[in-house]
Amino acid sequence: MNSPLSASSRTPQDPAAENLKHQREAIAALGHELRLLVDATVRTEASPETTQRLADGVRALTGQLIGRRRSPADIPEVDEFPGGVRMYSPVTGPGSPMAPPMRVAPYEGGVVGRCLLGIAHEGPPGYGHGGISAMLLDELMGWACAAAGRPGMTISLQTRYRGPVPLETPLRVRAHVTATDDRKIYTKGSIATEEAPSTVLVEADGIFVAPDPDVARALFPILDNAQ
Ligand SMILES: CCCCC/C=C\C/C=C\C/C=C\C/C=C\CCCC(=O)SCCNC(=O)CCNC(=O)[C@H](O)C(C)(C)COP(=O)(O)OP(=O)(O)OC[C@H]1O[C@@H](n2cnc3c(N)ncnc32)[C@H](O)[C@@H]1OP(=O)(O)O
Repeated sequence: MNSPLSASSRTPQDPAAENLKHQREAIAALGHELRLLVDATVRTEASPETTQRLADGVRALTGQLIGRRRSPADIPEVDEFPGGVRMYSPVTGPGSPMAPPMRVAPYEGGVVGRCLLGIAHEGPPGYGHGGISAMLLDELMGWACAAAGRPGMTISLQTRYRGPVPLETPLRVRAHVTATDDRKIYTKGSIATEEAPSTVLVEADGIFVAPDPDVARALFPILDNAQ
């Protein structure tokens, strides 16, 4: 489920579509390698000398990426907004070393996200950080809003932690819209393992608001440029 809001009208033969695919594949490949690096970094028991040498090597690599850079308000050319592909999302972004990354698909009137958490996402030893669980749920409930045609921003997120979320275990995150009231969108979400999907480990209630159009244009100038 790449884009809950807009299907691309480009055909696979379209050079622009081919170029976009190529760019996204390269970004995902770098993201994948960086996630392996992050995992290796938080697991390593290497000597201080080795660790220092690696820090120097990574600094040299970072130097190669510093050229033309986007500022926080810019939407990457490889993204779709609002709703859709976010290559650098900290939850779903295949290009983000922070992201598990979660893969999202439609599911029973809502959406389901599948991912594994690693040691980099650890809270209590061996289990996921509660803030990471909240982040997964917040994101997926946002996707549920977008998939229902009502993209919005979180104004309230309530999480209940019923059981610890195991690391390196396939997870199933679910979210759906329960009601709407004018610009407010009410959602529910949950996290379970793939193995025991009916044993809810974390559950959440989220309220989202579709911003007033003037507020949305002020917050996201790209909406003006797109017209
Ligand atoms: C067309 C643009 C759509 C923009 C969507 C943006 C992102 C979605 C993009 C992609 C979706 C796809 C995937 C999901 C991705 C990510 C999910 C993560 C989501 C987040 O990570 S998001 C970051 C954290 N989130 C914030 O950073 C919001 C801070 N917030 C604000 O920026 C404003 O709040 C805003 C702009 C939301 C609304 O502003 P506004 O001016 O349009 O609306 P207003 O203030 O009038 O509120 C309307 C009614 O909500 C009530 N209300 C407001 N706040 C409340 C609260 N806290 N508690 C209880 N009720 C509240 C009011 O009381 C009124 O209720 P009533 O009408 O009954 O009086």
